[in-house]
Amino acid sequence: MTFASLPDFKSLLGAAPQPDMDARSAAAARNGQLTKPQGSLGRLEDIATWFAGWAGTERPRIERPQVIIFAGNHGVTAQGVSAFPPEVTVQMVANFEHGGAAINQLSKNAGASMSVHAIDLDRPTADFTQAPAMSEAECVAALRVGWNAVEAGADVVVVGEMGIGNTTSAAAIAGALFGGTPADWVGRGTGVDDAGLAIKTRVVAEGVARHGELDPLGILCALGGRELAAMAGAIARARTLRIPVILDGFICTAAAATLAKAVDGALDHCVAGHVSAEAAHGRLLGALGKEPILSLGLRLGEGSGAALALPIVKAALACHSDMATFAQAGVSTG
Ligand SMILES: O=C(O)c1ccc[n+]([C@@H]2O[C@H](COP(=O)([O-])O)[C@@H](O)[C@H]2O)c1
Ligand SMILES: Cc1cc2nc[nH]c2cc1C
Repeated sequence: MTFASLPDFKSLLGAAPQPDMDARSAAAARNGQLTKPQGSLGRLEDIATWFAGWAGTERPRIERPQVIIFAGNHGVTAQGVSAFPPEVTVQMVANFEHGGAAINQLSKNAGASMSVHAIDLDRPTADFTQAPAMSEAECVAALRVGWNAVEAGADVVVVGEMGIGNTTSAAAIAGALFGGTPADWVGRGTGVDDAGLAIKTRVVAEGVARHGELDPLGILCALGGRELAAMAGAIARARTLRIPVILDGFICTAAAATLAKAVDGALDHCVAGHVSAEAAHGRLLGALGKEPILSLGLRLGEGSGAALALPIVKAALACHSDMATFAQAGVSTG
């Protein structure tokens, strides 16, 4: 099963299965019988019931979590929108491959496999103030990298990214999809100064003015980057396989948002792992109706916030699937 065009991709996403409502109802009933006051595990209870529907079983477990990191380079960096030079993208990919980045430690901490996909780093996207960042063919190729990266046997997926300049891309996508002013969506990213922030705001305004009328997947092509398209492809593939996804920060969520705008319910299998310190991330999660699990002031990307939320999701399933019921434990009900 694959796709050769954006309409094909959208059709596959639109045809993705719904969660197993019987498994979800059975999980909700089980949750009501576990040895705790009703609702006392708070959000963990919702997470477990939600997960059960996607996993298709009343008592789901996480045994094969998969972290997938995508990297891409952005032509728009020539405008001076990042605090770091674009060569950091390839340098950080080497760091991921040698096990030296934060995401290596966080994946290990969560018991997850981790893979890195560097996509055409020697061929940055076009500067989106001048032309579409990617042609449809380039965008489809990147979507396919993400689609093919998801292991069918994974029981939960984390997608993350590395790409100097990509908060500018994410801000432009968010502005094009949800409106508002460029300032609503622009932040300091890796730490630009006031002059850099002013450039970034202008660049986002120009990008939205030039490409903002496109449809959601057209916006992904014209304002996104290869790592954003790959994240969208992986999230879509997980949706077709009914594998739950933990979303990461602002860039990951902006990529995901293009799917939500293209197809209703496309992100129903996604939970927001955290809210980033990039202020626009909270705004974007609000627009998508997603409540973050963690709020730790992270602004790293590379899947870090989602990988940190993974042990929380695991804990929710451990309680849900392995606790005794009132009847089993001989505990009196209230
Ligand atoms: O995930 C986030 O919310 C996040 C917020 C700020 C920065 N980042 C990371 O920093 C890089 C983009 O920042 P910038 O300033 O180059 O646009 C990219 O590699 C992201 O992984 C990530
Ligand atoms: C060093 C560095 C590490 C990163 N990881 C994700 N984005 C990043 C940006 C920089 C600059």
